[in-house]
Amino acid sequence: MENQEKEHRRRVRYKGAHPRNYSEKYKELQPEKYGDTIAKVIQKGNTPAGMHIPICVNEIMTFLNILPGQTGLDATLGYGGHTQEMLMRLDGKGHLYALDADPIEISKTTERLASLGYGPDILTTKNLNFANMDEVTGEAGLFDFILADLGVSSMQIDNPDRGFSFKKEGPLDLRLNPEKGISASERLRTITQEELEGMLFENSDEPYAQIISKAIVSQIQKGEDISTTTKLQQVIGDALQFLPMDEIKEGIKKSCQRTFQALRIDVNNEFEVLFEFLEKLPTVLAKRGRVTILTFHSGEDRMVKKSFKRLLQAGVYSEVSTEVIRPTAEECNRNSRARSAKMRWAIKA
Ligand SMILES: C[S@@+](CC[C@H](N)C(=O)[O-])C[C@H]1O[C@@H](n2cnc3c(N)ncnc32)[C@H](O)[C@@H]1O
Repeated sequence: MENQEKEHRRRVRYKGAHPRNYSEKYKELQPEKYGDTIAKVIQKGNTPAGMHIPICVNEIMTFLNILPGQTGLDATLGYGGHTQEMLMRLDGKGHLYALDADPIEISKTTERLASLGYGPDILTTKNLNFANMDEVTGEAGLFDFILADLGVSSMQIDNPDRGFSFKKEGPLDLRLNPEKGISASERLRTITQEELEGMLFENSDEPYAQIISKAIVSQIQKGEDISTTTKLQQVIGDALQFLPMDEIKEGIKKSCQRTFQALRIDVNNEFEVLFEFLEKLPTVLAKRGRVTILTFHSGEDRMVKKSFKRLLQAGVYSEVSTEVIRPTAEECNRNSRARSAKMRWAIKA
């Protein structure tokens, strides 16, 4: 009987070849175990799963000129790459506050930084939208330096459960905080074609805004639920079949990227919260305090540029960047996600 049982025992499936989920799929998610794999992934110009490579570190740190004993704010903690650089420069003196709207990633990063020795004595992390950063000044006082590295992190993009990328099947969610507001698929359920067309045009300059919005709304009116990333990709792909053969693949990819970006901006109210952040900046910065902002699309950059210029003319800032600062070609080769980054800065009068 014992022998028979042994013969019928099923072979254990190899997890690497048949991962059941995202966290099983990538060795990179266990950096302590697979350091070599991570180094190889970075060398190839890719971002290891579960990590985010910070952008324009030298440019940001040179401008912020952080001194031990200062108080700073990283408005967008993410994986904590910039935070870590700031903490190194504080050298155990002063305090850094770091915010993130994402309750899932913030706890992982807080834990990771604590394991590196950056605990609550030097670093306070808060699951808070940066539009509400003034809530922190009660305990922190005014900030000597502030960084906002806008958009989403590689961890959020790469995790199919968050729905940020059309490259992987997942729920069409796109919220930074999945506990607040409505998902992108819920948003699409009741939107009119005109509103969607306006959203695609305003948020990401989509050239086929009319065609794509018509296709999406007509699918929903037929009773189809666009509730996954790949379903939305398919609807966009079907709508753009008229593109010339030699352009179709790239054309669909670009339109998918822009449509996902437009929806992400919408469900997270990204323009509204950036506007509030820019308006509140002078009230939370100390005299001669420095702020720098990294943006990733023209809509964001325009807002930052206009705000800095207006507040310079009003005498609120003593100096602002006159030209946009871009990552070096070497950095863009090393990290493709740096390619669209633009940095601007301002100094409070
Ligand atoms: C590009 S990543 C930041 C990466 C980070 N600098 C690093 O080195 O890992 C942007 C982060 O900002 C967060 N974020 C975006 N908008 C936000 C907002 N309005 N308030 C707070 N956090 C926000 C996102 O959840 C994401 O974690």
